Amino acid sequence: MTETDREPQFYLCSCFTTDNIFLHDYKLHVRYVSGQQFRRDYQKLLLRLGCVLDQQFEDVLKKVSQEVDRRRQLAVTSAERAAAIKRMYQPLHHHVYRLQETYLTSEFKQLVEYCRSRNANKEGLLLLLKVAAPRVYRLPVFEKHFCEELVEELEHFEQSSAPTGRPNTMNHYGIPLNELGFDEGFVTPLREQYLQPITSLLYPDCGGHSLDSHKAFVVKYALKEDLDLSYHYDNAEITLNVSLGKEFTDGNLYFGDMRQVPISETECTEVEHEVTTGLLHRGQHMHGALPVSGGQRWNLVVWMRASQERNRLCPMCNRRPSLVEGEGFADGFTKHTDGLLNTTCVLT
Ligand SMILES: O=C(O)CCC(=O)C(=O)O
Ligand SMILES: [Fe+2]
Repeated sequence: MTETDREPQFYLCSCFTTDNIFLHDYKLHVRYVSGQQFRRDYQKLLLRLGCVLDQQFEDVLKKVSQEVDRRRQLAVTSAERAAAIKRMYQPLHHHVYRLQETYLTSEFKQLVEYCRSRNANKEGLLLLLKVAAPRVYRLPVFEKHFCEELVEELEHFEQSSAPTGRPNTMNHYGIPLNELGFDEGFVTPLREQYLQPITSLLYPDCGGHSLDSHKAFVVKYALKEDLDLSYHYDNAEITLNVSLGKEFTDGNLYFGDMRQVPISETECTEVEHEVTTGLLHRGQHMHGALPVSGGQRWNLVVWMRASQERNRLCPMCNRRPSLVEGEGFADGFTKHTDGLLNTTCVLT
C-alpha cells in the first residue's frame, strides 16, 4: 500500500480538553486551563449568574475539572467501551448496522439520483426540497419501519449491561454510534453515497463537496432525562438530524443566525421534528432544542466534517488547530494540506 492509498489519520484539536465546557446550571460555555485561570475569568460572571456561595463555586470547579479529565481520557475509554460492546453485546436487529436501500424513502433516493446527475444544480434541487428555515432543509430520509427497528435496537442496547458513553459534550442521554459499530456499514456509506451529493449542491461554501469524516450519535429526550438543548453550534461543517420517534410532545428545534450573531439580535425560526425526516443545516448555524413535555424523542445526529475546511481554522476555538491524536475519525482534522487555499466558508 502506498502513502496515498492509506486512509488519512484523523486528529483532535488540543482545545477539546480546555475549551467549550458547558455548565448546564448556568447555561454557560467556559474555558479551563487551571483553577487559577478559571477563578480569574469566571468567578465574577458566575456570581452574577447566581453562583453566590463558596461551596457552589467549588462544585462548579469540581464539575469542570471532572469534564476535562473525561475528555483527556476519552480516546482510551471510548476504545475500551467499543471493545467491551463487541465482546458482550448481542444485537437485537443485526441488519440495522448495514445500510440498505430499502431503509431509504423513494423520494430521498430520487433526490440523490438528481444530485448525482450531470446537469444537477442547486436551483433544480431546491424544487425537490422543503426549506425549513433559511438554509435549513428538510429531507425525507428513512422509512418508518426502519426508524422503529433502529430505536428498538438502541433501546435494547440501552437496557443491556454494555457500557455507554455520552453522545457529545452537551447531551447526557443518547448513544455514540461509533462505539456500537455503526460507522463502517451504515454512517460512512450514508454520508459518502447519499448525503455528499446533496451537500455538494447545497453547501459548497462550507465543505459540502469535501466531507471526509463524521461523528454520529443518537440523542434521547424524555421527562426525568434531558429535556432540552441550549443554543449552540456544532463541531461540524454540516449536520444531519433525523427524527426517529418514538412519540413525543414539543421539543422543536429553533435556528438563529451564524455563531457571530448574539441571540438578542436574532430572530429565531422554530422547526418541528417530523418522525422519519431529517433536517440538514450548517454546523455553524446556531440552534437549540425546546423542552419536550412528554414521551420520548430519539434523533439520529450526524456531524459531518470536511478536513479541508477545519484544518485551516478549528471551529471550536477559532484558531489554527493544534493536532492531538484521537480514536477513529477523532474530530476530523488531518495533516493533509492539499486544497487549503481554495475554499472559504462564507458566513451568510
Ligand atoms: O435535539 C436535537 O434534535 C438537536 C441535537 C443537536 O443539535 C446536536 O446534537 O447537535
Ligand atoms: Fe446541534
